[in-house]
Amino acid sequence: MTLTAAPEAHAPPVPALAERVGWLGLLGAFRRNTLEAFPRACLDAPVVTIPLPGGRMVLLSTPAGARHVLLSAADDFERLPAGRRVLGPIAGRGLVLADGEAWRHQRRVLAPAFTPRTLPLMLRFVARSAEDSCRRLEAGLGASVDLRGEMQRVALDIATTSMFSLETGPLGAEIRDLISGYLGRLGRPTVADFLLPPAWPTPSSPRRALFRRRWLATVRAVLAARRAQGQGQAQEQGTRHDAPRDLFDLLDAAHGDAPGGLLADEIGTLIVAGHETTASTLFWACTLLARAPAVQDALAAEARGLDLTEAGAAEALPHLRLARAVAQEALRLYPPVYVIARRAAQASTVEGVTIPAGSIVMIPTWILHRNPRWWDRPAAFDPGRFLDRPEPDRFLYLPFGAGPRICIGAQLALAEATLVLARLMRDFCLALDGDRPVLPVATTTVRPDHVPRFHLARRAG
Ligand code: HEM
Repeated sequence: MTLTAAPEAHAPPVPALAERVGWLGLLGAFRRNTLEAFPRACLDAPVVTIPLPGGRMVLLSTPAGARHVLLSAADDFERLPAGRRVLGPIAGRGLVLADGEAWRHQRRVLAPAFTPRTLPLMLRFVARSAEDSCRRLEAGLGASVDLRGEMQRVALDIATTSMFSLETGPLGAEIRDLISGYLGRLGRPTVADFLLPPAWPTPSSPRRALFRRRWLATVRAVLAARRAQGQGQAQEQGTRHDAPRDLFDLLDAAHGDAPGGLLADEIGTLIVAGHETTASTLFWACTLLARAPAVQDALAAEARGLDLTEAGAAEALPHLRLARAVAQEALRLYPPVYVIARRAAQASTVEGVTIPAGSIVMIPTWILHRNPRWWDRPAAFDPGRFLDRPEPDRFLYLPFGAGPRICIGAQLALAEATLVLARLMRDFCLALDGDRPVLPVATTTVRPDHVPRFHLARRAG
């Protein structure tokens, strides 16, 4: 399939990069909107160093810099203490924050659940959730819709049903509210998160500890519901419940007796890592499509005639090439993880510059994805970049990171976004309500500056 971008391809507005930035401005902006604080110099200089009190922040904005930190010298870099403070209340000791031997063990335990073999099973749940979403949207036709809320709901349904074979019901709404509330407030990094020694409390610590108690109580309730469901089904079938059925069973077998609630942390990590990021991708893809009716029509044409139900989703997936390209382009323009951060545990040299031990190192995916040095018309929405062309360099296009710590759910997330977009576009045409631009604001992930409303119409034919 060829999809050549028209010269007038839509280029959604984004905040301008900063001309000059000091440490206070940069760290403060992590709370307000980091996208306004990335220095313009990153577009030309492979290494930009910003002195901090007692240390420095190093921004590496080239594929070679990303390769160094994420692959060649990966063992010399570790999770950032500020990241632990910010994500710790949700992820605890889960995979995303683990380091060293603990990380290696946890990754080995989770890996079998995310192989291509398990994808068809997961896609059944994705197809069912997409179908439910289309039914909800159909019922609301005529009124304007909050597609951000709807995409969060679909992504959470998928996270809980595909991973834990569980309908979460009211617990689902609570999880959604908790995650959304946390990321919108306490999950925003503060200057104190970056500057205070790791063992010191920050002004946010008491409220984060309170959140952690609520979060753990909710995740444990999901866990208990899933265990009860497993036992109930085993009794019904008169069988012993010892063959792994899904991710929950694999995790339970590996971590069930681990001290300190590792199972709850791992489950919390997967719910939050898989839910907010995928919801964000779907939302931004819808926002881009709303201004690109021709791409919507092409998506509908691609999906027409394919069986996108539970039974046919796995077989249909390879044929949804444009839908996949739209998801990839949305991830380029609005990468939910817009910066990958590490702390240098050892000194090392990259791009001819020595990074001293203790430095905060940032790989701004946002800038790598939009640098005119590497992308033709980088601001334009052009899914054709991902069709009938070689894949971009894996250290230039980094929505899922790279190297040993690459996102474990990358294939699932891409399949999920592809299928949901195809399903939506087959049934509906969508447009934004009004002309107000939707501007990205990056704190923990990339969110819109306001919740836009969309108009949906049933697609003819
Ligand atoms: C569009 C959706 C997603 C995006 C953009 C995304 C992005 C990322 C990125 C950039 C990383 C690497 C971060 C780093 O190196 O510091 C990562 C790690 C991770 N992701 Fe995702 N992710 C997505 C969906 C998912 C899903 C669906 C799951 C699970 C069901 C998941 C689970 C994880 C976990 C557990 C890690 C930590 C891996 C490790 O440290 O070994 N993610 N993700």
